[in-house]
Amino acid sequence: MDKSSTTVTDSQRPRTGILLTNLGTPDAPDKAAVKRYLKEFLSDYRVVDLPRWLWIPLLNGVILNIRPARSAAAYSTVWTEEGSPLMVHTRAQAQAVAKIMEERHGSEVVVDFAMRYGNPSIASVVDRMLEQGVEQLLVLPLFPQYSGATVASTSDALNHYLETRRSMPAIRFISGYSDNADYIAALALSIRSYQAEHGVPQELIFSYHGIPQRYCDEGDPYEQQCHRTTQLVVELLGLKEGQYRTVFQSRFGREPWLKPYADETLAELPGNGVESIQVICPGFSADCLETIEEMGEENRDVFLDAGGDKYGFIPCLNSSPEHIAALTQLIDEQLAGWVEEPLG
Ligand SMILES: C=CC1=C(C)c2cc3[nH]c(cc4nc(cc5[nH]c(cc1n2)c(C)c5CCC(=O)O)C(CCC(=O)O)=C4C)c(C)c3C=C
Ligand SMILES: [Fe+2]
Ligand SMILES: [Fe+2]
Repeated sequence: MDKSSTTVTDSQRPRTGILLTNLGTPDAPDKAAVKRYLKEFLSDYRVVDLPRWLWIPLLNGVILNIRPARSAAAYSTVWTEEGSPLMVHTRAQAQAVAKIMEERHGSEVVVDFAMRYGNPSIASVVDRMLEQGVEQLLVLPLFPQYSGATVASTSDALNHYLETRRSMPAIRFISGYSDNADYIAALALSIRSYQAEHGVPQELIFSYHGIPQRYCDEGDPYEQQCHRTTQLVVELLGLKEGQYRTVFQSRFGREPWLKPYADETLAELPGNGVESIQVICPGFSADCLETIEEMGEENRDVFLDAGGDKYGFIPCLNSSPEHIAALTQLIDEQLAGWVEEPLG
């Protein structure tokens, strides 16, 4: 029999795993859990690249003795009955993606989620997927704009786990999607829906998590990708210069980070005649401490205390149907040749 004419049946076809990942969050909003989480996170050289002889004593001797209590207090203001918002939203995203993937591809595709730091760890989830017979693995870190601190670090964690195995699956890895048309359209739609209910502000503020300026000077394309996302969204909305701006939030440590800083900008805007703003955080695929507490509360107070009048916070895309449609489309494009064409 001519081997080239044999067809691959469903049971012979290797199973494909789709792994959604996000940053990770503490297991509980208390000092001990936050300390454990911050220790793992801030020990990552991709996140803080100071020489180890300098950073590790500073981290263990100073930062991990001060920051956990402060961060735990902030986490307790956003914690829900189901847990940390980042975990709740990421789980819901994975469930929504799994439902659509099952409708399209049946049981040959397995969907799960993991966190770069904390639980569920990338190692534990990939291990379980391999036990389930996954031989092809597509990883989608839910960071639309590439940075070494997030996307490359996720790849490091995956590779670190794979180093422990004799046999590894085929891997595909999505390193950002800052200009993906469906993602941009989902952002534009979420802004339009919010404004249909709350009105149009003087300025729309695009706030992205910062990173040290030096990382960009050394080749990290993150800053350009953030500006590209803003540009594409404002083009779709038809906004003009002066009706929007991009800022960077969540600064950490003493060296210069990407500018303009969110808090400083919001403190200056009322003095420059901008009294009504809305803030969106397109770099966060799910609401979390940094969006709900920092941009939704802390920086709201900064703006209002400086004389601002109206401050609106537009939620992240979370598991909105448009976001899930964008993610599943992105995934399907990457599955070419790995799975059968969609069922039905
Ligand atoms: C120390 C340096 C940090 C870099 C570099 C950094 C980059 C970075 N982070 C995100 C996304 C998130 N960060 C979150 C929390 C958070 N980030 C840092 C520090 C750096 N981040 C700290 C110390 C914390 C913990 C909270 C605190 O103590 O203030 C979160 C939220 C997690 C949650 O549990 O809700 C996200 C998401 C990106 C996208 C990024 C670089 C592009
Ligand atoms: Fe961060
Ligand atoms: Fe923060």
